[in-house]
Amino acid sequence: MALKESTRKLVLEKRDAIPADQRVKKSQRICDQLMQIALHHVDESTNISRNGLFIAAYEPMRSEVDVHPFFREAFARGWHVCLPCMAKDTESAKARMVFFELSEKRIFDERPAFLDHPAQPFLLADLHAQGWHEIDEVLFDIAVIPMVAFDSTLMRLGYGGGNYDRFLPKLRPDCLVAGVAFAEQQIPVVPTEPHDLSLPRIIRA
Ligand SMILES: Nc1nc2c(c(=O)[nH]1)N(C=O)[C@@H](CNc1ccc(C(=O)N[C@@H](CCC(=O)O)C(=O)O)cc1)CN2
Ligand SMILES: Nc1ncnc2c1ncn2[C@@H]1O[C@H](COP(=O)(O)OP(=O)(O)OP(=O)(O)O)[C@@H](O)[C@H]1O
Repeated sequence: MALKESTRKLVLEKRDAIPADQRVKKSQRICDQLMQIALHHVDESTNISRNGLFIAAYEPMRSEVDVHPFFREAFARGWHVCLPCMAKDTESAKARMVFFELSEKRIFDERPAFLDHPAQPFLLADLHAQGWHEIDEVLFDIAVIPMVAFDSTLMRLGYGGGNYDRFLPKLRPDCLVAGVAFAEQQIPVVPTEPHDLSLPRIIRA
């Protein structure tokens, strides 16, 4: 959709233009809010305990909201942090987004290749041989969703892979779904197609 394409370009330019120090401060505020909402959510949920929560998040690239401060706190609480990887069954197959659990050391020191190449599809057989195994989406208690743009109706625009439109329906109804974005990414109306899903909440700063 051409309108989505031009909107992405425009909003990504705005996101890239946020000064680095502002991005750090805003990201920290978003992470603080996210943790508050997460703790409130688990306290309100009858079948989620504060221990061993499974988090689906993303490895921030370029000017995305930096969710690393949230990861640090999550690890300190003993939670499981899972991050996306584009994977395919065969060389010619279409890639799909899968999630792997990563330790703090893997994220901050070892950096497996898929973290730094988020759009590159990796062969599942190779990933399995390296010890990576897909986490079933029904395990997630909290899902943190990146985006390019959003509007006041909480409609979201991503990078155009349709990955999150396929991911969201797989989550449990009691999974806390939170989009995260900078206020600069809000636009009057996100162009939509029938498959597009809105988010229940977007944490912004
Ligand atoms: N951090 C992060 N990881 C993610 C996603 C995401 O939106 N954010 N994805 C969600 O589906 C999947 C990967 N999809 C991607 C789709 C497009 C591009 C892409 O166009 N990258 C541009 C830079 C864009 C920018 O300016 O930020 C590039 O590499 O040039 C990257 C990843 C899984 N991992
Ligand atoms: N639930 C779905 N099932 C099958 N195809 C889908 C689904 N959702 C989206 N698609 C396809 O994915 C493509 C990209 O969709 P779209 O432009 O809405 O992505 P996006 O929401 O911006 O990206 P993302 O969700 O990856 O962040 C579209 O061509 C669409 O047909």
